Amino acid sequence: MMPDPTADRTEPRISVSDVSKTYRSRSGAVRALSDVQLRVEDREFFCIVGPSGCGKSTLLRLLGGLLDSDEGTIEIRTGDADRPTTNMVFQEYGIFPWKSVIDNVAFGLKMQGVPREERYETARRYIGKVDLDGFEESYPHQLSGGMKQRVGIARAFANDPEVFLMDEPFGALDAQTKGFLVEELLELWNESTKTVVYVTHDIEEAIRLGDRIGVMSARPGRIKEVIDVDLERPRGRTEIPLERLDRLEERIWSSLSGEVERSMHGRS
Ligand SMILES: Nc1ncnc2c1ncn2[C@@H]1O[C@H](COP(=O)(O)OP(=O)(O)OP(=O)(O)O)[C@@H](O)[C@H]1O
Repeated sequence: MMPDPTADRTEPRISVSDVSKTYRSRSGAVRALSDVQLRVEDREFFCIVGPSGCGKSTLLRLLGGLLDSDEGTIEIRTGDADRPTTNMVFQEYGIFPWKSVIDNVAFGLKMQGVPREERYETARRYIGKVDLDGFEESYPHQLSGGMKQRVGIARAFANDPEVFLMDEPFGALDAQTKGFLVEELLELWNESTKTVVYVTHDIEEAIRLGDRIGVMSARPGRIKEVIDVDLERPRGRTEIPLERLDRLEERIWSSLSGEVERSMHGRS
């Protein structure tokens, strides 16, 4: 009998099969995703890159249960019934302007019914991890963009979801702040080894963060190819040999560039 090649594999954390999504409005229909197949392993850091408008956010929202697909199935394996399955971090921070930093970070825990003292203790711990000590009582309007994003990250980690969905969380930030936050995110991920699905436009960022990178096609998007990032961690600028970084960048760009062109010429 032929050996079953899947027999030894552990179950994936996320399985997406044949998923399609079309937005319908008065002005017409937009087919955002078509026939998406994706498998993300437990504790994996999976990055998604793709041309603008190819359906990356749509896919993430489907994974987060914020949207329903038209066709196909999405399965997210859940372990602990007491923990939220997914948690999203968006580019536009998603924090409440009328709540203080500590109340923003503790918000999800409050929703889960965690007692006040315990949720504040957890919130303080994560506020410390993202270097916002002393800002517990500040309000979002008193913080810079990078600080607001750190509040969002602290909140997501404090919620302790099994899967972390990040939609270009550092897209609006300057390169220095972004580099710093990427390091902080990696540190937190290392400590907690959550499963992360991370959408970015930035190939170098995807290489620094991802165990694997899924390249999406022009709209209607699908996962065109998955590329292994065969680099040891940590992957700071001084740690990754430049020629290996270049080779990976070229490899990803060669898969992506045709899609970007197709998407810019509206031939998708
Ligand atoms: N609510 C909506 N109603 C109608 N069309 C939508 C809606 N949301 C997204 N779309 C369309 O679906 C397509 C995919 O959008 P989506 O935001 O998922 O792409 P994206 O890859 O995340 O884009 P970007 O990289 O520019 O952020 C786009 O053509 C977009 O205009």
